[in-house]
Amino acid sequence: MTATPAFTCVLDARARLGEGPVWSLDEQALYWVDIKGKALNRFDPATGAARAMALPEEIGCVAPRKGGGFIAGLRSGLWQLDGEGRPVTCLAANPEDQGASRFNDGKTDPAGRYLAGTLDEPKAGGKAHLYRYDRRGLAVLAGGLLTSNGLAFSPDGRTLYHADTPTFTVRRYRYDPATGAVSDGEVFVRLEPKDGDRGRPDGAAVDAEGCYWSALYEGGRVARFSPEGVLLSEHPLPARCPTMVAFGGPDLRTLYVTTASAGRPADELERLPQSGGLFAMTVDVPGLPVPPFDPAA
Ligand SMILES: O=C1O[C@H](CS(=O)(=O)O)[C@@H](O)[C@H](O)[C@H]1O
Repeated sequence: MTATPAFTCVLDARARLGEGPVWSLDEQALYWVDIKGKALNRFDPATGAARAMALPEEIGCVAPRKGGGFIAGLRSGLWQLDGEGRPVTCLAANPEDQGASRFNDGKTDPAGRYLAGTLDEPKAGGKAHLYRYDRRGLAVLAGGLLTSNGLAFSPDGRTLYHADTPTFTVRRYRYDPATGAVSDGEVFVRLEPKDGDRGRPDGAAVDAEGCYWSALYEGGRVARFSPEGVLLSEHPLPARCPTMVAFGGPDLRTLYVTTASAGRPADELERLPQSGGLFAMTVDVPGLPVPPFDPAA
């Protein structure tokens, strides 16, 4: 197992709960969210320009939309946003108790459908779900979850990866890109909390070799797993809580990772003052392009 290269901070954003990075192939820019800061952010690596667009509620995930604007998972549901990040149309209400549930991690499938799951805030009974949204509406793909996370697809689109962060577990499913149906779920990776290391699988992305990159929340690192679930390498960063990775850049060889600062102990923030920042590193194997959400899918 190798332990290099490492991440450097490309934007000292001081986000409260940075999440949901997604590379816009059209704009060659990175969009990402600050869930607790209620903002959709844009970062242009060519110029270093950063922009924050305020939202009226928490935003957990976002994807560029074919035809313009975005699809986003807010607390109240999946929304179409305009190009300035303003909510335009509620596509599907969050069917859960919105006082205790909000949308969290999301990803488009190879056909342009949107998959997104929720977070059970009291973490009492696993009331969160993973959903699929397409022109047929909202459908449940999995339930009994605490924090739906880690969505990513294999290069052939026939395997869906999905994590439930507090259980330290990533599962994989057979996925039918023609219909968006899932089947045959099984454990892909289960991490063990040990010796004070509570690093657990958060947001993820897959590279062109089919390896699964996972941000380890409270683990201070990003891990790369082979398609068989073997740990291949670990990449530290100066923030305890990385939340999600995304490949970007003209050749998709820049791996971005968002981080959190909210709720972290004061001594940790003093030691790791870039917590909440956006980090990046160059990788050898490029990532897979993530298609935009297609409202016709
Ligand atoms: O709110 C969040 O918290 C989780 C971590 S956990 O559910 O508490 O284990 C984080 O991973 C998630 O992405 C974030 O939105």
